[in-house]
Amino acid sequence: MDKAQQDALKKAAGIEAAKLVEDGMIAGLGTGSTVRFLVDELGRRVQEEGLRFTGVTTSRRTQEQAEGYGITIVDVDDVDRIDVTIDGADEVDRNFNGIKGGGAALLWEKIVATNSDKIVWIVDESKVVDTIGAFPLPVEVIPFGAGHVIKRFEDRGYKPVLRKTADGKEVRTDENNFVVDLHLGRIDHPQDLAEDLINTVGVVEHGLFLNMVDTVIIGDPHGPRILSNSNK
Ligand SMILES: O=C[C@H](O)[C@H](O)[C@H](O)COP(=O)(O)O
Repeated sequence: MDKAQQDALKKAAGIEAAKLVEDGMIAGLGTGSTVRFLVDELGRRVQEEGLRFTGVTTSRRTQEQAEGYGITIVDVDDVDRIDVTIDGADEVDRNFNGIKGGGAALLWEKIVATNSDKIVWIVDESKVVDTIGAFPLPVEVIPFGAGHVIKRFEDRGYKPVLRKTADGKEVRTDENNFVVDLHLGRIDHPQDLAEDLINTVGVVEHGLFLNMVDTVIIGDPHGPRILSNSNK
């Protein structure tokens, strides 16, 4: 699939998901190239159809885009509950286990997701996999002592790589932390790995989102497909 085809599928999933946002709702808005299409469509509905909703964003990038359309954005701590959060994902398997954080927004995304009544992911079909882990697993790490955390990951065979920008600087998250990508190839026991990572001092959060999502909207050349998680 070339980039134009993939973008068309992402856009189709984003437009489909935008239908879930109704007047008066509080909606969580994820981060990434797929979510950009979602926010474009919500912005169109705000401007052309008079849709009125309140957004809670998972990154400064999404906040800027949404506010550019006149969408009202509030802090996650200003709401009791979020009705629905719509976000992208890097991989998702048939058990609704996924990897997120390719855009370094996993920490705020997980906080917003855990305070949402319903979680929806929008992906193109290439992201639906049998076993997660081909996509390097992002882990958000505090800069102080990050070298030791990376060494610990190396000792465990996790093949860590500190994420850098094109000009060689460490990538910083919206919380000013580092991102370490684990090149695992496949993750057969995601729950065990999640526990190991979160119990490592210096790790703030990891990109494993296990059985959290309610609905996955997949951009498919034949039209968006919807997978519903009945085991949550
Ligand atoms: O940190 C970024 C997020 O988890 C994204 O939702 C994820 O990386 C998918 O992004 P994209 O839609 O650009 O593939």
